[in-house]
Amino acid sequence: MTPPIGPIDSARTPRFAGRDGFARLPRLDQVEHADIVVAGVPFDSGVSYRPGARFGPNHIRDASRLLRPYNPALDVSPFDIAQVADAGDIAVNPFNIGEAIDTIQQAATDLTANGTRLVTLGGDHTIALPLLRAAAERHGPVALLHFDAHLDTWDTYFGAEYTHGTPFRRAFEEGIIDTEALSHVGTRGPLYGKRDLEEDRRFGFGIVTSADVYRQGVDEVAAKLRDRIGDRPLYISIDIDVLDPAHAPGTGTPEAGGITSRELLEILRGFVGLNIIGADVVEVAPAYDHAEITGVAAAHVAYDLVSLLALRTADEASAQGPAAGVGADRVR
Ligand SMILES: N=C(N)NCCCC(=O)O
Ligand SMILES: [Zn+2]
Ligand SMILES: [Zn+2]
Repeated sequence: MTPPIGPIDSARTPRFAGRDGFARLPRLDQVEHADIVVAGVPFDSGVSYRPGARFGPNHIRDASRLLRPYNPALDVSPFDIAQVADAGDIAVNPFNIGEAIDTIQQAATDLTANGTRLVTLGGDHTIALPLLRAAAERHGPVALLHFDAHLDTWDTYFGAEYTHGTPFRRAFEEGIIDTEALSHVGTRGPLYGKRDLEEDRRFGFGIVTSADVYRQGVDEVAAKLRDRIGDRPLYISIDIDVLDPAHAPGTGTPEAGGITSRELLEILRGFVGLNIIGADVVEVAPAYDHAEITGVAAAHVAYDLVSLLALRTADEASAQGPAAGVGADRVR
């Protein structure tokens, strides 16, 4: 008699990994090919303050159940024009940040091997570094749009180089981001000193503060960012704490005076036509959430990112002609 199949081994796969279906999409193993995959990274061993973002991916998936297939703001049905699937969670070692970073980089490389575009649900912001490494392996140094209350270009915390406050400094040092096209959007709040800003500028970042978004408005901000990026391969990293705590209380390092979820979504919608190659939504920590406010915001942000990627995928497919067209090799 074959032995019964037991529960998942919690010593190999952390018990906070698993469970299916962003936007009730099929799992990756249920489709022959995916143009876009959504994957979770339940990792928060890089945080400086409140922990809990390891539970972010499934919270966002839970909150994504109400998403509908047509996106009127972009006039697109993303799941009709591209095969989108949920790849589940990348199971990472919560006790070894270096190993976790390597695991994430390898998984991202594997998931994008055939030109598939990846939207990652975090997890804390540490995960942006291996995701950028994987993106740069494929595309060379990438343009970066970083939505966040924080700069995340600090050097170390308690001597640690790999944390959620340091990924973009490491990315600069590694030469994997294009210093001609780096922008933070939504920054605000107290810093450790003026030097934080001086160093950040030296790395090549431009800053659109939360107050700039308020004063200039979303259309002007999106237009300026579009100009700076041009047709470069673009990675978009969204720390949910870019939103005001009123719009995203469920996060680890909240700062007052943030942008609204409407402003964030409207800025993103201004990026149609950009060469977006990947994106993440990080720092959702459900223990501090109420009524799924943060989960719903993150789910909608991820949905608009998927919509933008789907539009880009369809554009590229139609430029290649009908034989390579979206849907040509798909079982539905
Ligand atoms: N990436 C996020 N969410 N926060 C970074 C905050 C780093 C600090 O505690 O100074
Ligand atoms: Zn942040
Ligand atoms: Zn961050």
